[in-house]
Amino acid sequence: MTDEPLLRVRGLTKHFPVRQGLRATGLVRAVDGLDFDVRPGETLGLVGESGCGKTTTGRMLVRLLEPTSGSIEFDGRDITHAGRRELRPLRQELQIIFQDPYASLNPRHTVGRIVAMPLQVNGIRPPGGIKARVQELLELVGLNPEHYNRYPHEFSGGQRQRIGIARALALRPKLIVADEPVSALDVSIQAQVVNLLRDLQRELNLAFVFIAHDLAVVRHFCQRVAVMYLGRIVEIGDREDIYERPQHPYTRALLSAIPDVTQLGPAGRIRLTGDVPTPLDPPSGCRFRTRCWKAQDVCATEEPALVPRDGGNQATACHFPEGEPAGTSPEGESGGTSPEGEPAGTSPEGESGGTSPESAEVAAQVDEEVSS
Ligand SMILES: Nc1ncnc2c1ncn2[C@@H]1O[C@H](COP(=O)(O)OP(=O)(O)OP(=O)(O)O)[C@@H](O)[C@H]1O
Repeated sequence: MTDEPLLRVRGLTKHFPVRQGLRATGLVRAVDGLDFDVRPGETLGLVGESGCGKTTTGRMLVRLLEPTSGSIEFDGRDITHAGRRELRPLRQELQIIFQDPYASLNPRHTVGRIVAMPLQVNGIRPPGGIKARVQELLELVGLNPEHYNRYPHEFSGGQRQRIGIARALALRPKLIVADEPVSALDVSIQAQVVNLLRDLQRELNLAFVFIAHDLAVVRHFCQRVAVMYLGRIVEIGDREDIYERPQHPYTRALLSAIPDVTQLGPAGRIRLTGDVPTPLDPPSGCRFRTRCWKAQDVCATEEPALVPRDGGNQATACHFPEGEPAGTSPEGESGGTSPEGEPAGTSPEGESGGTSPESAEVAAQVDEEVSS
C-alpha cells in the first residue's frame, strides 16, 4: 500500500436548503466539513447512527451529489466540481454499490445486460467480447455464468447484491463506495456477501469506503474507521485504535452495543436515548453533548476540534475523553446503565445505533469462515 492517498477529502460539506415556497427558511447541515484520506487498496468504514450524513457523504464521493464546499481529489485529480465529460472516465474508476439490491437493478433487463451496461456505456470492448467478460464477472462474484439470460426477480436478495457487485466491478474500479451493502439482506446471507467483498478487495486490491451503521460488520471488513455524528467525524483511526481505545464518548457508546467487543453484559452498556438531533439546528458547542452522559457547561460553548493521535489517527479533543479500554466504566461514571443513577442522555435498551444480536451473529460467521 502506498502512502499517497487515492482519495483525499478536505472540508467536505453538504447543506440542503429548506424552502417554503420560493423562500429559503433554513439549511440542513447534512455533512459539515469532513477531512479524510483513503489509500489504494485500503478499506475505510464510515459509521454512525441513521441521519449522521453517511449516505450524503458517499453520494458526494462518487459525485451523484454536488458538494456545497470543500474538495474531493481522486487519484491526483480534483473532481469536486467535475462536469459530465470529466466524470465519464472517473466513473470507470470510482463505483458505488447501493444498499437495496432490489431497487438498483432494472427488473426488465437480463442479468447479462445489467452487468454489460457499464462496458457498453463506456464503449469498452473486452478482448474476448462483452458476453465472455460478463460471464467472467458473474463467476467472480459466485454466480452461475449460465444464468446470463435470467432476470433479477429470478434471484435471491444475496444473489441480486452479487449482481450489483459484478456491475460495479465491470470497469475494474480502484475505489468502491459501498452504501450499507448488506443491511437489506437476510442475516444469514450478510456474512456471505461481506466475505465476498473482502475476498474481492484483497484479490483486486480495491479500496473501499464502506458505509454502515453496524459496527460489528465494519470491524471485520475495514482497516480504518471514521465515526460520524451529525455531519462531522468525531474520531477516525485504525480499526484497533477505534475498537480497543476509543477516545470519544460517542464511539464508546456505539461500541458498547457490540456484545462480542465488550463482553461485559448489561453493566458495560451505554444506551443512547432518542435520535440524532436535527441537522437543521445542530446543538451549539459539541454536537454530541445533548446525548452525552459526561457533558458539562463547557461542552455547550466550545466545539472540540479534531486533533492528531498516534499513527495518523485523529480524535475530537473531547473535554471529557475516554481514557479506558472499550466497555470499561471509569470510576464515578455510571455509563448509562443503572436505572437509578442513569445519566442524562442515556436510556434503557434499544435506542443506540450500535449493533443487534443478529449482526453479532453475522460477524461471527465472517470470523468462522476466515479462520476455517
Ligand atoms: N435531499 C435532501 N434534502 C434535505 N435533507 C436531506 C436530503 N438528503 C438527506 N438529508 C438529511 O441529511 C441528514 C443526513 O442524511 P443521510 O441520509 O446522509 O444520513 P445517513 O447517516 O446516511 O442515514 P441513513 O443511515 O438513515 O441513510 C438527514 O437529516 C437527512 O434527513
